[in-house]
Amino acid sequence: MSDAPEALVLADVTHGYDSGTPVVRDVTLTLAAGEVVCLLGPSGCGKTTSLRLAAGLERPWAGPIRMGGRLVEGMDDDESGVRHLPPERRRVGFLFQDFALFPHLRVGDNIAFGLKGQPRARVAERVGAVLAAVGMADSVRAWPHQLSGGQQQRVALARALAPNPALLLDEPFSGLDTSLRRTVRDRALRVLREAGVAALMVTHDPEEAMFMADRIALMQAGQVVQLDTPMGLHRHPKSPFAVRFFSQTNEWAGRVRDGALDTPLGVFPASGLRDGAAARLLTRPQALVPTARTGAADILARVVSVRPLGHQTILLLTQETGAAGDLPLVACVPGPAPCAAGETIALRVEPQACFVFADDHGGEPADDRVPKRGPGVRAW
Ligand SMILES: Nc1ncnc2c1ncn2[C@@H]1O[C@H](COP(=O)(O)OP(=O)(O)OP(=O)(O)O)[C@@H](O)[C@H]1O
Repeated sequence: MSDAPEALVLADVTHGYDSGTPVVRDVTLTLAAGEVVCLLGPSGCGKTTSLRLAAGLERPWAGPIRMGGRLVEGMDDDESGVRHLPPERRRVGFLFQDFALFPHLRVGDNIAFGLKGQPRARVAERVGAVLAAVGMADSVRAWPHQLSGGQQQRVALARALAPNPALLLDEPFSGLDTSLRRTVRDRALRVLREAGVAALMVTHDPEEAMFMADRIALMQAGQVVQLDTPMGLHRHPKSPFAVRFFSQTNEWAGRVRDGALDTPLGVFPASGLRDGAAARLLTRPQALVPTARTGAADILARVVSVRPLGHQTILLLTQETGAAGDLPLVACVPGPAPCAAGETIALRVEPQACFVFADDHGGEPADDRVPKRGPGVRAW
């Protein structure tokens, strides 16, 4: 373990705007030096506000903030007063969607802007180093308008990196088209890793968070509802929200009997839930795997439609469930379609992509990710 102080600490930070209702509640986050943490969640859940609080662009109602071991927001340790360091004194870089470079400054001068007050030779060395890190070493004398969007993005990243041990990024790649976005994102991640810079990044794109983050802080209605590694979130989601946010789901609501939930997709352990409790099964589309076998555990479903996406195929299915009627299902298989519309196929259910939760919906916000109650697929 490194002895370096934590790059950023938010401790029970709460903040709101004019309405008097908090939009960020008790957010606690600690970023180690060199760690990339993504704030992920639906629109309006408080991601940008959390970032603005860390930046010093907003003053929190409660909760201290520390950077590199320094108190930048909150009551001094000796309780002698309240501290608020302005953004420019926090030694933190910002990279926002609108990454505008200064059009009247050459690339090198754009980067040197944040290094004012340092010896000229040191500035030149740092400018060269960060430009090399983003693969733009040859552009030091170029004007911003001579660069493509992706190149400008890279210079903006270098500019944000130059003076700082930590970075705050707000949807930094969302203005780029898909293929450019992927390239710039790959490169940015490599640069962050090589520079050992801690980064707190806002995104609403689950795939981007899974790709970029060492840890993901999943936010819902102003709170961090799960803070985990990408794999931890994938394997052990703690709520229906944490499953639904990452993919479509097949769902079934029922009551726990003998410690399990009996559904048309099988019987699933309902650990921690008492008998008679309302419970909900959620499965990811990948949990339903077409199989050649027709064992007793397999389920039969009719293929309604096939949607090829290139690297994977979405299958829309219906399962006859007798009294409960037809149950719509969604499956996702790698590669091309293994079947055609109209066929009846057998499906095996992968238990590790199936999750049972209490069906109380406590605290679920009224957003479009909340499904209708009852059985069936959501997110169509
Ligand atoms: N300056 C402001 N004044 C008043 N309310 C605000 C202000 N900024 C944000 N809000 C409100 O605070 C809540 C959280 O907003 P925030 O921008 O932090 O969410 P977000 O998760 O970043 O959303 P998005 O993904 O849409 O950018 C929202 O309800 C928003 O309307």
